[in-house]
Amino acid sequence: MYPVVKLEKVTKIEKGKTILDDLSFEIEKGGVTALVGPNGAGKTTLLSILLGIRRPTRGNVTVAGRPPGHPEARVKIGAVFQEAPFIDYIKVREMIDLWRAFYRKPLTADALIEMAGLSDVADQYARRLSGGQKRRLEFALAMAGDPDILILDEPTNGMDDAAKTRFWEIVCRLGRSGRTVLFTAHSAEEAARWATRLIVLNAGRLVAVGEPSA
Ligand SMILES: Nc1ncnc2c1ncn2[C@@H]1O[C@H](COP(=O)(O)OP(=O)(O)OP(=O)(O)O)[C@@H](O)[C@H]1O
Repeated sequence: MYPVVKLEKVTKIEKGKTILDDLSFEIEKGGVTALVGPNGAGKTTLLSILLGIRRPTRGNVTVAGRPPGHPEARVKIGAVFQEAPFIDYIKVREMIDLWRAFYRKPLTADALIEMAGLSDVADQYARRLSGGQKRRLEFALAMAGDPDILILDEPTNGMDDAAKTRFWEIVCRLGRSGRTVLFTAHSAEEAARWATRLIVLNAGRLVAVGEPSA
């Protein structure tokens, strides 16, 4: 059994600036892992590397036992990135159906709408959603392919407290069901409350890895 995510001595240098500095860690299957750190710590850069959008300058990365971006890795990953594109003249349910069409074994549109708490707005135009509703639509899109690995970049930005709690309860259930969830957060408090494991970054360096209690 291989780790779901494995980094060995990963460094990313951009225009002479070291953004990620010699990072090594592994994430085992299942559970909810938070990547925590202040602005500029390198969290989004690290997620981009895991998704195969950017490449490390040095070091080795595998996701689901494959190099990032490999088709066999990509079909297993669902991702929520900050500011997903919203097509202007498309409704929530149509957007979800469009995303489902990319996958071999998608979840049903009804299941995704229910999971993301979008039943009331399923027939509205996506561009009219509130900030918190947009985050939930992004979550539904990330779940469209029933992914083994869920990657969420600051997924609760713009949600009110009730929506946050509901969202994290769903994410934790996914983590307990054997999916591997990795999310980024500024707030160590929010991360420690919901994650089973924390990875703390500062200025591109690994500060700590472990259970929130530690
Ligand atoms: N393409 C790039 N060229 C140069 N510098 C970059 C590039 N992308 C990111 N950076 C720098 O790398 C650092 C890390 O950025 P990153 O977005 O990964 O941090 P972050 O931890 O996600 O921050 P935030 O919490 O603000 O989203 C920042 O100082 C940023 O300015």
